[in-house]
Amino acid sequence: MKDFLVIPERLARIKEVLERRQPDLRLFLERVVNYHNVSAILRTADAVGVLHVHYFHEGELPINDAITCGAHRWLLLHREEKVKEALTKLRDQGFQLVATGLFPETIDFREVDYTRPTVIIVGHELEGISETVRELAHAVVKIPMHGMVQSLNVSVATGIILYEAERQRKEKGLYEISHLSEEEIESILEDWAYHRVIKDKARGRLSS
Ligand SMILES: C[S@@+](CC[C@H](N)C(=O)[O-])C[C@H]1O[C@@H](n2cnc3c(N)ncnc32)[C@H](O)[C@@H]1O
Repeated sequence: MKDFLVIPERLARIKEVLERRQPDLRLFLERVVNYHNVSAILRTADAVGVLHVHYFHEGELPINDAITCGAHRWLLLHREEKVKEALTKLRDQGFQLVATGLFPETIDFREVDYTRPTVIIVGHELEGISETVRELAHAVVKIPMHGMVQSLNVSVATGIILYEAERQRKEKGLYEISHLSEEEIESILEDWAYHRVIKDKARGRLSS
């Protein structure tokens, strides 16, 4: 085993968090452009135990450290070049694709079984999800709106749906078992508690 570059208590804490991660509950950000929104989404994703976040975005994902409180550093972020190809691949791997929006075909977000392997797809702040996503999705879900305004802020909507997923998964005991193999945990730890620390030190940044 590698000599990790963080104190044993820190290592134990990272391991504990990894053991509760839900690799089969994923997020897909389709052109979410505002850094406040992206950062708030990533912070909630970490809190709920999401591990993989896929995103389609021109250039780097806009992340603000102060807003994420470093949460993005404990996620695996996957930049996708093509929405259709990326989602088709996930669908072929057995994920149900749950898109979000306010269309006639939408169902209430609480009707979905989020204990199944699931990708939750959220869209652009003004335009929402694309037609491509809408066509590929197994379901499009909506959070009921009872006020004057038609939609929620995307980070708020993501948080509400993620916590419904958390409720269902907790009820089924899915936070009590590790979903990652020992090898997967070792490999992530090697990256987070070794390579990253070296990179951070080289940049003059203390590892968090
Ligand atoms: C501000 S909304 C976009 C509004 C856009 N006019 C539309 O029709 O989708 C940005 C994103 O937030 C999410 N969202 C906002 N309100 C929602 C709601 N009530 N139900 C489900 N998703 C919602 C969706 O992911 C949406 O793509």
